[in-house]
Formats: sequence, C-alpha cells, structure tokens
Amino acid sequence: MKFPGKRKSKHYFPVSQRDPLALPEPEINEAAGAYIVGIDQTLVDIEARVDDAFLARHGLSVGHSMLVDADAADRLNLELMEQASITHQFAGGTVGNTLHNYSVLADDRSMLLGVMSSSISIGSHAYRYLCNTSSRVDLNYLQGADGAMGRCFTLIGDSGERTFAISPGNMNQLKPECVPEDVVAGASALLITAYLLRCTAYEPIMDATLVAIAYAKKYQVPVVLTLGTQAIIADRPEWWQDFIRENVTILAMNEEEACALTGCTEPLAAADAALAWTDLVICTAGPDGLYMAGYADTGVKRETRHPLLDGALPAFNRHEFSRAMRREACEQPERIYSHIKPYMGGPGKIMNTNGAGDGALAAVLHDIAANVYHRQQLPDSTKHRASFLTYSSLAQVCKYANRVSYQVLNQHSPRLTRGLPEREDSLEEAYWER
Ligand SMILES: Nc1ncnc2c1ncn2[C@@H]1O[C@H](COP(=O)(O)OP(=O)(O)OP(=O)(O)O)[C@@H](O)[C@H]1O
Ligand SMILES: O=c1[nH]cnc2c1ncn2[C@@H]1O[C@H](CO)[C@@H](O)[C@H]1O
Repeated sequence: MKFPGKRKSKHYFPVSQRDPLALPEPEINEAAGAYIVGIDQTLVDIEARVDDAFLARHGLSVGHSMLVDADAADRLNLELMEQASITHQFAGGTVGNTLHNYSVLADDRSMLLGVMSSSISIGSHAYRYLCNTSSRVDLNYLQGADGAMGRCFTLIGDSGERTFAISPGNMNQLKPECVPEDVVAGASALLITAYLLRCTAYEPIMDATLVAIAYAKKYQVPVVLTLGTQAIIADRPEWWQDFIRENVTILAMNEEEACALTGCTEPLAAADAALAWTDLVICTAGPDGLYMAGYADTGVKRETRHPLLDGALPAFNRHEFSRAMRREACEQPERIYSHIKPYMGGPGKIMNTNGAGDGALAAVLHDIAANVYHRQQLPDSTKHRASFLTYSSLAQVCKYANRVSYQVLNQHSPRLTRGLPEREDSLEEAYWER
C-alpha cells in the first residue's frame, strides 16, 4: 500500500510507536491486505467527435448518459463509421475507471465484479478492456458470458461536452451468485453506482448489487455510491434518498446530481442535506473545485489552521482538520466540511473532463483503504483511538482528490496512465498556494 497524502516530510505511520518501516526487519503483517471491491457494468468507451445535429438526430440529451436499444446503437455506430469520426476506444465504466485509478494511486489491489466475454479475440472490445486495465485490478471474479460487451458511445459535441449513449450488450447479466461473500466481507469498501439500478426491465445485476450491499452491511464494510448521471436521480429523488439512508456510507456526486437528489443548487448546501442520509459526502463542482462533508466526534474533532470560509454555511471549514467518522461511531456527532478550489487553478488546457469526478473518488477510496491497512498493521496506534473512516483529515482528503482530478483533466483517458509524480509525495508543498 502506497500511502496517500503526507508521505515524504512526515513518516508513513505518524504514531507514538516506532515507525515499523524504520525497523531493520519490519514486522509487516503479510496476511493482511486492504482492497476495494466494486461492481460495474463493464463497458468499452467508443469516443467520437460529433456535431449537435448528430446528437439531436439520435435523440440524445447533451451531457447525459442514456440507454439505447440494439437498433439505435447500430444506426449510431454506422453513422460514426461512415463519418470516420471514432477517435479512441478504451476501457470505461464509472466503477471500472475508479477501481483502475485506485489501483494506480495505491499501487495495490482492487477487485472488479461484472461480466466479461467468455471468448476474447485480439482487437475485440473485451480485449481492449483488459488491455486498458491496471494489472493491480483483480479480474479473477468476473462472470463469463457469451455475446457482445457493453459499449458506451462517448460523443464529444460542439461545446466539448460529453454525451454517453449506452448499448448494454451483456453488461447487466451479472448474477447474484457471482458475488462472493468473502470478497465483500474482506474489503475496505464496496463501490457501486446508481447506473447499476438503471435498467429498462429486470436485469440480474440489480439483484447482484443488492446481494453485495447485504454482505457489506453484514460485515460493516462501507458502501460507497457514486450517482452516475443527473437524470437517473431526477426520475425518483425520494426513492434515492431512501436507498441512501438504508444502504450508503459514502456518497459521491457532482453538483447537478446533488441538486437532483436534494433540491439544493449550492453544492455545500446539497452535501449538508445529504448528511441526513449518509456519513460522508464528496460533491465535485467543476471549476469551483470540490466539497466534502462528514461527521466527527466532539472529543476528537480538530480545528483548521486555514482561514475560515463562509458559504452556504458560516465558517463551514472550522473543523476540516478532523478525520471523518461514521455518524453512529460518534458519541456526540458534529458535522464537518471542507472545500478546495481546483489544483493550481486547473490545467491551462483541459484535455478531457470525462472521469474527473471518478478520479476524485479514487483518491478518497485510497485514503479509506490506507486507514484500514494501517489499522491492520498497528491496531494499537493512537491513530485508531476512535473508529475513523479516513486516514487523513477532511482537508487533506479534499486536496488529494482534487489533485487527482487535475491529473485526469490533463490527459485524454479517464483512466490514469501512471501514479502521481514522486516530487509531490508531500501534498503539504506550496503548489497549492500558486
Ligand atoms: N473547468 C475546470 N477547471 C478547473 N478544474 C476543473 C474544471 N472542471 C473540473 N475540474 C476539476 O475536476 C473535479 C471534478 O469535476 P466535475 O465536477 O466536472 O466532475 P464530474 O462531473 O463528477 O465528472 P465525471 O462524472 O465525468 O467523473 C473538480 O472538483 C475540479 O477539481
Ligand atoms: O450507464 C453507465 N454505466 C456505467 N458507466 C457509465 C454509464 N454511462 C457512462 N458511464 C461511464 O462514465 C465514465 C465517465 O465518468 C465513462 O468512462 C463511461 O464509460
């Protein structure tokens, strides 16, 4: 496990015990291991440049993800081929992207549950999917199926905005019996997306998702939900509120999805509203950076040393140096919030906004898994005097998440091609002030 955040200037395990990595023979518990498990609709992104008339012709809603049937997908594909407008094809899927990015950042294992073609030929979509996935993502539990893989036509319109047309293929065929209980039980978190519950008719992946959630609850594994796309939430916000209240520990969304869920247009107010149903919230807000909201126990909360910020809530970042906890783990829960503007103001030229939010979530998951790993290695450390969800403070997690988003904006694919540069091992460095 490569540790997030403060890695160079302060040692890996800032505890009162001796640093185990400094011992001549570190007593690292080899049997232990922290990993994230996720369920996805395995998809290949087929990226093409199109004009707005193309989107209108195919009945697509700009900036959103929509399901299309086989005939509509064939028409779309044919037109793209005729225009020779396909520019890239690479592995996609919001959870697949996040697990890949987690594995690249943590240099450690994640597990993907989903469907994969049983027989794969060189150059096929399934082949491209596997080639574009980090070798640290464990694919041994994928369920084999005959037939086409899911395709996500990623259409870049005149404004640069991405519109997704999803041709499901067999992406929804994951059976509940292909969700291994022990894999979920041993995970640091279970990652799911709202897309898994969007199907035109009953599909097995819905039950597979509910089974995985039931296992996660049984073993107190945090359930992390990423909201996917606004329309799914806007269709039935009360249903999603109940679903989150019942099942979700950590909620990730952008400001549009946040508004659909809570009715609040302001991301901090939306994150605050969502704390009524869940324990930790990350809300990305494009050029405004990102917000996090969570809980800390009064006894262990920590004051910020940054200037206090006013927004939808006054001096909302006062306790952003606290580490996040589940609400039920607090004797006296208090709400904590943090905000960060885009890293270095954002890249000079944005290559791609696709997956910037997924990148931020991968960083949050890295911090959570690092906390579990640290607890496995040093259960008596003062770092675990309370039952924290994160290894770092809310402020530090925000910085890290934002830094990863920047990296995604700076490259073409939503999947990181490499980890963060070594010279930034300490996120304390003055880069943030520039
Ligand atoms: N125009 C921009 N300028 C600077 N930074 C940006 C810009 N757009 C996005 N970012 C950075 O990327 C992060 C995530 O962006 P955004 O809110 O657009 O994600 P998203 O809509 O969830 O993305 P996706 O759903 O494609 O993963 C922001 O928190 C910010 O740090
Ligand atoms: O319906 C869907 N299910 C799963 N993933 C999706 C869906 N629509 C879009 N994406 C994925 O979202 C990523 C960017 O955040 C893209 O890579 C795309 O594959």
